[in-house]
Amino acid sequence: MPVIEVDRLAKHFTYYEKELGLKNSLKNLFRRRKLVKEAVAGISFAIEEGEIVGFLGPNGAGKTTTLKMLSGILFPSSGRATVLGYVPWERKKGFKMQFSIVMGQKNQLWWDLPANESLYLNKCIYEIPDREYFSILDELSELLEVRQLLKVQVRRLSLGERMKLELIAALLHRPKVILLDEPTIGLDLVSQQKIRNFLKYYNQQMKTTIILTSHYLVDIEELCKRTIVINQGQIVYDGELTGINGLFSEQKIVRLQFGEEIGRERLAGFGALKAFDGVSATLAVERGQLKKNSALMLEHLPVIDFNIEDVPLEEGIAALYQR
Ligand SMILES: Nc1ncnc2c1ncn2[C@@H]1O[C@H](COP(=O)(O)OP(=O)(O)OP(=O)(O)O)[C@@H](O)[C@H]1O
Repeated sequence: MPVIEVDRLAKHFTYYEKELGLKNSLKNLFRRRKLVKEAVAGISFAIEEGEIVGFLGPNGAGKTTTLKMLSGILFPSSGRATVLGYVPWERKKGFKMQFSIVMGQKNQLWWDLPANESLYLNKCIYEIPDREYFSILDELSELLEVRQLLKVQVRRLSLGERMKLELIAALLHRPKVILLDEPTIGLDLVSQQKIRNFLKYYNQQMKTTIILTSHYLVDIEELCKRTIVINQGQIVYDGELTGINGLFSEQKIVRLQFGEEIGRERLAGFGALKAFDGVSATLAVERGQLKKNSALMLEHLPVIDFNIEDVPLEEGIAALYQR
């Protein structure tokens, strides 16, 4: 049975247009223009126990709004969802005790206190017995290499150090479901990799169900077998990340290196020219034309190196976003 079930979940926000200046503010008291934003437009999906699912989409696509509904922070406008059998926005204790959310842009740790004080507060909130608490804290701080940082005031920590401690705060009560909203945002490459390694290991060990949003493709590539792409509040793709290229499989990318400089006109008719500098060229060639055009290019051009590749994943995703 799926751990997360979402059925035609939708959320629209209603707000009023505000104009600048005192005169307009007074005018707005009597006549206000109402605006409606359909942030999530009736999405459905199911996630099984232990899955790590990537949630990908351009800015404003509706990812955070979906995660907020699944964590019970927001009420939906319509539709249904259950997480571990609970309706999130009913905020039942049984749900809260088994669930966690980490938002890369928000802190749960107290800014002016050392992290271990906030962690101890979570221990009390989640009613974690002493022995279990110290053993989990020991294990997580060892894995994330932050043992020596537990007594440092949070405001003195770097972004990456703080994120590791935020993760510990979210995992202390051994949640069965974790929602991670951009956990690697703003981190350097090494810190990003460390967080990814930790999440991979943790998911394998604990079989925790995870939804992860990130604008860094590498996070999704490394961690998620399945990716849900959301655009303008709707699901536009649900499957393996690499399958996105399949949507654009009518074309292949041909990279050519020439032994001598050639004119651009000699490439006309072989495909769409994507890059050219006289001695090398990149073309997008229709799959149906690939064999014939490759033979012609090799015959008529001074080719010294020839490569055929799939359309880059980033391009496939960008095309999906623009649909
Ligand atoms: N409280 C709100 N009132 C009005 N509109 C809102 C509110 N919260 C979100 N929105 C709008 O809903 C849409 C979806 O926002 P959401 O934060 O879910 O996007 P996102 O996919 O998480 O984007 P990003 O990648 O930029 O974080 C956006 O257009 C946003 O402006």
